[in-house]
Amino acid sequence: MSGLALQNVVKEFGAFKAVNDVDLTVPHGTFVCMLGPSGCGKTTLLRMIAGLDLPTSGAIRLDGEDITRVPTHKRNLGMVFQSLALFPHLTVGENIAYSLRIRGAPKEDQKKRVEELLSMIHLSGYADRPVSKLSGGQRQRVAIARALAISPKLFLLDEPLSALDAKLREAMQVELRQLQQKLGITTIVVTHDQREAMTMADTVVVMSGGEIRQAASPIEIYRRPADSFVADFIGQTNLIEVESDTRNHVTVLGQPVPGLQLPPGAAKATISIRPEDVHLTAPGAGALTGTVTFVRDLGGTIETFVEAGDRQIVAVSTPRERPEVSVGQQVGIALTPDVCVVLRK
Ligand SMILES: Nc1ncnc2c1ncn2[C@@H]1O[C@H](COP(=O)(O)OP(=O)(O)OP(=O)(O)O)[C@@H](O)[C@H]1O
Repeated sequence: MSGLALQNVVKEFGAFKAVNDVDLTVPHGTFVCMLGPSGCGKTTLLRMIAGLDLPTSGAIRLDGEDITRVPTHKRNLGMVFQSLALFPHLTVGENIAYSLRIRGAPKEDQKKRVEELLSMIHLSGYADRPVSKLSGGQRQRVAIARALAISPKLFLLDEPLSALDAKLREAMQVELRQLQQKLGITTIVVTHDQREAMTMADTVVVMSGGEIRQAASPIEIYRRPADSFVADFIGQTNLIEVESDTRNHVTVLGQPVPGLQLPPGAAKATISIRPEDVHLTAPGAGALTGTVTFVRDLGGTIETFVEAGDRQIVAVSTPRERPEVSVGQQVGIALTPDVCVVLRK
C-alpha cells in the first residue's frame, strides 16, 4: 500500500504503556490530525513515526517498506516541531536551502527550489532577510518551507501553530491545508486543538490513554462519535442515559422516544445529542420537560441551558430560529431519533 501503516505499535516507558497497540493506515496524500488530551500518547506516536523513538513492539511501514528501525535521516521526512529551531544567524533563503546544501545539491538548484517554496508560502522576495526580522507567522511559514525543501515522502508536525495568537493560527491552518493539498504530501499533525484538527484533516485520530478511540473524517467524528469519550471530547454535546424495555421501546426519564433503538439485548445506553439538534418545544410536547436556567446570546448563536430532572441540557439555535424563552420558563425538549447517537460504553 502507498502511504503509512502502523501495526500493533506499542511504546512502554518502564512499566508504563504510553502507546498501546495502535493500528493506523494513512493513505498516500492524506492529512491526518492526531488529537487528544495532554499525555494521551500523540507525541510519542509521532516520534516513533519520525524514528526519534523505537517502538517496544509493532511495525511501521512507509509505502510498503518496513521502516521501524530505519534511522530518521534515511526516512525522507520533513519535520516541524513546536520550537521551530530555525537557524537565527542564517537568512530565510539559507534556512530553506539548508538540507539541500547538506545533500550537496548544486547552487542553482538550491536557488530555484528556494524561490519555488517562497512563492508557495507567499514570501517571494524574502530570501535575503535574516529570520530574526520576521513575524511569528512568517517564521512559521519558513519552518514549513524548510521542512518541504527536500520533497519529503512524509510531513510530520507537532503542535506547529501553538505559539501563534488565535487569529493568525486560524489563518495558518487554512494555509497549511491548502499547501498540503497543492503538494499532495502525506501529512501528520499532532494537536490538542480540535478546531485545528477539524479545519485541516481528512482523518482525525482521537486518542486517549495511549489508544485510538476513533479514526474518521471530521464530520463522522462529530456526527457519529464512537463512544462517550469522543462525543464529549469533540465539541459540545448532551450525554443522556436512556433505557429500553423488553420490546426495545426506548425511554428517557420514563418518556418514550419513538423510533430510537438500542443494540439488541441492551437495557441501558448513553445517547449523545449535539446542542444544535436539541429543539425546544411547548412544555409536554417533547420527550422531556425542563426549566430554562440560563440563556447566552453570542450574536451568531444562542445557547439555552435547560434543567430537566437531574441533568442539564444545552440547546443551540441561530437568532433567526430563536425560540422566545427566558430564564425560569418551562419548555419541552424534542429528541429527534435520527440525530441521537447511541454510544458504545
Ligand atoms: N521519555 C519518557 N519517559 C517516560 N515517560 C514518558 C516519556 N515520554 C513520554 N512519557 C509519558 O508518556 C505519556 C504520553 O506522552 P506524550 O508526550 O506522547 O503525550 P501527548 O499526548 O503528546 O501530550 P501533550 O499534549 O501534553 O504533549 C505521558 O504520560 C508521558 O509522561
